Amino acid sequence: MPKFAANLTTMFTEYPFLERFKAAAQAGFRAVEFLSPFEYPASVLKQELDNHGLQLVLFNTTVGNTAKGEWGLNALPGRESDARANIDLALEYALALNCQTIHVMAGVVPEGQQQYLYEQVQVDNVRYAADKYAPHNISIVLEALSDVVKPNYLYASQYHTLKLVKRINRPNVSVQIDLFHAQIVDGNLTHLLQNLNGHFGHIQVASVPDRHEPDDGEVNFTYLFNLLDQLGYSGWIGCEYIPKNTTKAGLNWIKPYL
Ligand SMILES: O=C(O)C(=O)[C@H](O)CO
Ligand SMILES: [Mg+2]
Repeated sequence: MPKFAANLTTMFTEYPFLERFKAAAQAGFRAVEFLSPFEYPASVLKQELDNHGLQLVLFNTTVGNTAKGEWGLNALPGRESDARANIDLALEYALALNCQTIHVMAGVVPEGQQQYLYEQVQVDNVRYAADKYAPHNISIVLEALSDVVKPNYLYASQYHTLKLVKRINRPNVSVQIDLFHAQIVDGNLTHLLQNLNGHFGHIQVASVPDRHEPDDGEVNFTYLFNLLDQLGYSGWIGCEYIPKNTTKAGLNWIKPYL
């Protein structure tokens, strides 16, 4: 039976961020994920999680300065000390929030720059993070982002991400498959999940092409949820979608699973 986490960055946006925890719990979720905890003291977030009986299953390292086009610092040559300070800060938050998986963001490769240099920096920084997180049983996931959401992100294909995960070669580093991006970039999702089985540690879902509830569009998610069960995937599936109408009105699809 698949386990779903509400993504509080994209769902329940009818409410201010700190009120989304209660809304998710009232809708029946027992777990949540979100993009970034760093805007709040960890104690404030912990209180929301505890008050509503929620488990935090994923957050990301910092995106950096979005006004300057940054979307992750860990692959950026010359930014290693900022990246590692953020990796350290993410560990503090993960320990305080009892979160066992962190998405270590890579970054955007500006036009004309050498991809391989950015990959080497990402490999080095993720190895640093993996070795630092391992004694705390904290895992790292790396997520490919399609050009639709983030042009020139270090990796768009799941197979490219897998190659880097293998090169990083740490037992606590795996792929995060966002099936929205995966359908757009790689397609052939059944074979993708079969090929990557054992190499992914987190899944996210949204309909394609509109990024709404996973009960519409070109992908048959019921089939994929069954496939994930058959493959023995026991991790979380994050609902990183933008509700078509209100969040609550769009939750019929999840009722059999909650
Ligand atoms: O954009 C996505 O799909 C994500 O999951 C990230 O959290 C950030 O890019
Ligand atoms: Mg995603």
